[in-house]
Amino acid sequence: MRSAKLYQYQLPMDSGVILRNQRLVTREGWVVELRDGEAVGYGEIAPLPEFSRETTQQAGEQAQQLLEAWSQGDNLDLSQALPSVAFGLSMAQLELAGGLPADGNYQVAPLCSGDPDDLIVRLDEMPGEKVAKIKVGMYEAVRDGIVTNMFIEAIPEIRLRLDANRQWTPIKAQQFAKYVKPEHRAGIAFLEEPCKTPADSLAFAQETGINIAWDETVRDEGFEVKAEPGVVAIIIKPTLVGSVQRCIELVNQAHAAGLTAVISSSIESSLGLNQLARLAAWQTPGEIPGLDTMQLFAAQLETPWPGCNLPVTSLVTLEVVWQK
Ligand SMILES: O=C(O)CCC(=O)C1=CC=C[C@@H](O)[C@@H]1C(=O)O
Ligand SMILES: [Mg+2]
Repeated sequence: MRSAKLYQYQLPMDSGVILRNQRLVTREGWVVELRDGEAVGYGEIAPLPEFSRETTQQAGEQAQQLLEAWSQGDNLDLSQALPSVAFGLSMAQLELAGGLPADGNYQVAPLCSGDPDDLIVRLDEMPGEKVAKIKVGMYEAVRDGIVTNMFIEAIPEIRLRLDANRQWTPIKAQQFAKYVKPEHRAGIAFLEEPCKTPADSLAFAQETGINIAWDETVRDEGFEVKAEPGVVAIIIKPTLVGSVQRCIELVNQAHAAGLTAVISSSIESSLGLNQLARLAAWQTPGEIPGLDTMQLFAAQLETPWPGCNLPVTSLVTLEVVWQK
């Protein structure tokens, strides 16, 4: 006997979370609950403003239509679904079927978008491989180069993931590279999307010897995973990419091409983030996922994130907007 519910959530964010051009004060989305007999599965559908093409409203409407059909016994057809809807519904279905292993990889790459000193402290405390992610491209390219050098000098075994989010012109990117001492370039595991176009980013990697990773490009029309000189990784943000099956297909294609695949957050609540940690442990074992986004919130949802002391909002207190 099948039943389904769609909850609406709104969670307060920490002050000062900026997404491209706007401040994110509240994170909004939907949680789907699927039941079949004793089994239950959850999924989060939360388009990210300025990153997702769909709105929260559109995602909620499509989720309801698909759930309507599912509750009447049809299979969920996610082939035409919006990415966030495909992700949330496929995750709920996977959990319902007992297909998502319980163990998660909660060892995240600490994210620095502010004071570099805070990151040094966190890295000192980090056991095992020291991986960190730094946002670049927001200030002067020269400053980014200096900060990069500083980290590599302070922690020689560091594996830095830098993220420029396509902010640089080829000249700016070159200015950055000029400031990173050649002997330090190997300390950069990869630089995500340095330039405005993939072609410029490829040229940058080949000219500077700094390895790059695709993130935005993974979501471009017609993207295919392939080995290219200077490209070492792809970043997979499931809420922006689509179903769990599509994400697994990308992971497998990356591994077949000799690339690293990194499961990363689209600022999901602790409910979705926990599922991403489980997906990462299962599909990208040994690779530290990009999930250090709990710190951006002022509250958690239903499933607490390990070590996080923020208050937890439980699902039963949320408004159920649809059920059958
Ligand atoms: O990738 C990570 O380690 C954390 C996630 C992250 O950095 C981002 C998630 C979603 C939107 C952006 O703010 C940002 C990014 O630019 O990739
Ligand atoms: Mg990015």
